[in-house]
Amino acid sequence: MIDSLAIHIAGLRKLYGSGHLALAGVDLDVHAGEFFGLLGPNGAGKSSLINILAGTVRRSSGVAEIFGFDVEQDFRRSRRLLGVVPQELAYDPFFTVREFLRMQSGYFGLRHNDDWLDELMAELDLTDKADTNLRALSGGMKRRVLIAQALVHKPPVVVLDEPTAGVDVELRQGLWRFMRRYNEEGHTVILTTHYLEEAEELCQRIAILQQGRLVALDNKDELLRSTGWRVLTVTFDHDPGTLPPELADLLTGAAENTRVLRIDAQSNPLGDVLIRLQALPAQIVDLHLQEPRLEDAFTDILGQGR
Ligand SMILES: Nc1ncnc2c1ncn2[C@@H]1O[C@H](COP(=O)(O)OP(=O)(O)OP(=O)(O)O)[C@@H](O)[C@H]1O
Repeated sequence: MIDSLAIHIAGLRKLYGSGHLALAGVDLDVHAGEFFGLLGPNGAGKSSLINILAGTVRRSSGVAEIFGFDVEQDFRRSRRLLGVVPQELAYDPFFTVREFLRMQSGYFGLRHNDDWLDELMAELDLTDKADTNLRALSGGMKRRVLIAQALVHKPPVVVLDEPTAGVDVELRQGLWRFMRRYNEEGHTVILTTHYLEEAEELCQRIAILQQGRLVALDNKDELLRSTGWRVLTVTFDHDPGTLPPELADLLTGAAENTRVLRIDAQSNPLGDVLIRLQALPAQIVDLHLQEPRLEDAFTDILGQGR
């Protein structure tokens, strides 16, 4: 049965043999066609959750389904619907890129898959390397192979686990262009990353895990609205000197004639801050107010969850 929920997780718990509770009852649905961000600090439980979906870690209890198929009871069917781009890959370095991708296709019972493999290699700029041994590839090229191997069976759901850690800007941009297109074709993409600006740019909805619990799940715009913080950068015609305490409390940076203030719309109305700035002995020559970033929302939410 095809469900419009790509991922359905309810009451999901993972207690490792060490006694560590990595997932403490998580409820999470990802709709088909979403570009979804799964964020959280180190050790929050993201990889545990992904590995449960991929069938490489067994859940302790709860529901985990991919398009309605249970990840354990219906392992074959659920696994076929999922592609996981892991952080690292264990492979035999003596295979060429094409041989490796054909072998991966074989795991999914796909024997005549070369048209799609050629397309994938072209999209990921791997065509020149099709006959190169994996061991002779640079780190960036190996990353591309990791992505290609997750997509050999054109899965409707793709999970990218920290795909851009240590990757150069060009590859990163190429990867995002490709994943955007894959998503626009109707596939669901789930991204975990520590680069919050990437999640901010790409994801429509975002979940934040902290110590195995879901502490936020919302549209990106709602998450951004929920943080009242703004960063105000003020440039004066000369050094304004020491700021009075009510401004000094907001100060996060200072350089020559510039001061950076972090202001909270609730407790520091912008008008009051401006009146105080105008009372300083230096003239304001420039003002820049930056909208809240996902990083601010993330920091606020994690602070509340502690
Ligand atoms: N096999 C295991 N045995 C025992 N504890 C584990 C195991 N795997 C993970 N853990 C613990 O479970 C917690 C969650 O780990 P997990 O890797 O899921 O977090 P994460 O959010 O993916 O972190 P990161 O961002 O660092 O990859 C951590 O405290 C980790 O030490």
